[in-house]
Amino acid sequence: MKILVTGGAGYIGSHAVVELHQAGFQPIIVDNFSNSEESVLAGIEGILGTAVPTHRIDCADEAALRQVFAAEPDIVGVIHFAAFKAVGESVAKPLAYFQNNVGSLLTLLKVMPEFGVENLVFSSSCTVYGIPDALPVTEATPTKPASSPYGRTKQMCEEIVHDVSAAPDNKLRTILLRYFNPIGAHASARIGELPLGVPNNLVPYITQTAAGIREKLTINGSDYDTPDGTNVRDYIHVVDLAKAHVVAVQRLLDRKATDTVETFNVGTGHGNSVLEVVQAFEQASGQKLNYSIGPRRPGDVPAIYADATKAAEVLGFKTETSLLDSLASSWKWQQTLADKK
Ligand SMILES: NC(=O)c1ccc[n+]([C@@H]2O[C@H](COP(=O)([O-])OP(=O)(O)OC[C@H]3O[C@@H](n4cnc5c(N)ncnc54)[C@H](O)[C@@H]3O)[C@@H](O)[C@H]2O)c1
Ligand SMILES: O=c1ccn([C@@H]2O[C@H](COP(=O)(O)OP(=O)(O)O[C@H]3O[C@H](CO)[C@@H](O)[C@H](O)[C@H]3O)[C@@H](O)[C@H]2O)c(=O)[nH]1
Repeated sequence: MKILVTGGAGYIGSHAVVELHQAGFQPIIVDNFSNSEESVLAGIEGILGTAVPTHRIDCADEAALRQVFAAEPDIVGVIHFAAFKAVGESVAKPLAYFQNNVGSLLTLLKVMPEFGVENLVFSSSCTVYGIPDALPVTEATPTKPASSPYGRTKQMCEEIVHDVSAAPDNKLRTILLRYFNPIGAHASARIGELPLGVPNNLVPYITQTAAGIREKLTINGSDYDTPDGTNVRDYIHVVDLAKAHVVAVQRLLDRKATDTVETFNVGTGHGNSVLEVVQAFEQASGQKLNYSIGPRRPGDVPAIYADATKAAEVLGFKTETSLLDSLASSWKWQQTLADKK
């Protein structure tokens, strides 16, 4: 069964493509490589032993997307990863974020019914919760104003899906997956995160520092109202996250969804502070990390982690990989990248 994977050459999408294929689906990648490299396709092929059909188009290009659906008959569902994701950049370039993130979803929602495709899994984010009043957050936790245009695009996309699904002639069924913080790489170290330039995210910054590419990690504030003063996040291994998509697609295809739109947190259910991640990395890699404490980063949520009960009870989904193993896989991937250079 063919599943269209927009953004399938990206960090999470590439891991989802592998898991989908290994679960017996035929993933079809759509990507414009605006934030990924062609080498990812070789990595996927290396793991699977076969190439995955790939269409190099912009998902917001209606005519091009239509051609993909026409060229790939019998697509039964779509996983929509394609989006811009850098929080800071979204503040500097809000229009680009609204255009790409909202625009690509609108195009998809327009074209899918033309080809009778009714099943959608959408990449949302825990950023939709803003700064929550209580932890952990459940799917029923009210969303708060987003701290960036990026976060707002995710809130808007969720609302668009709800509105489209409420239309009288709607046939669309959607699972919104709210990811917490994906980290790590495939066990084979053939695919992983490929940050362009200086990483914004914690774990690639840590691994690049340990590899000597960056001089030191600056921890963004240690005066938060958290156990050790540093921010708390829910770090989920990217392969675990990828597997959640397989389960979600299967649920849609089995017609088990109880609502036209279902929402799930996808996290481990545990919060770890930045300092805890640094210490776990040192343990997992055997490397001492050079770091210092710096000022707070504007827009950071002090602490957030998932209540993962709904995904466990309804989807039967549970994460399998520990923080230590996740960080070990990040380190292995970083070393593989260094070997390639
Ligand atoms: N990584 C995270 O921390 C995180 C957390 C929560 C949610 N998400 C969401 O998950 C999704 C995937 O994130 P990721 O970390 O894999 O990002 P990524 O940038 O690695 O992957 C996104 C892929 O989509 C492609 N793309 C972007 N716009 C496109 C377009 N208009 N047409 C075709 N291809 C396009 C990029 O080239 C890239 O390969 C995104 O929607 C992101 O917002 C990510
Ligand atoms: O050099 C660094 C980088 C990060 N951090 C801290 O590490 C934590 C995690 O930061 P980061 O990896 O940037 O993740 P988040 O800010 O939590 O945002 C990520 O996770 C969100 C929720 O999934 C997504 O919406 C975003 O796209 C994604 O960047 C935060 O406290 C940061 O301040 C540092 O201290 N130093």
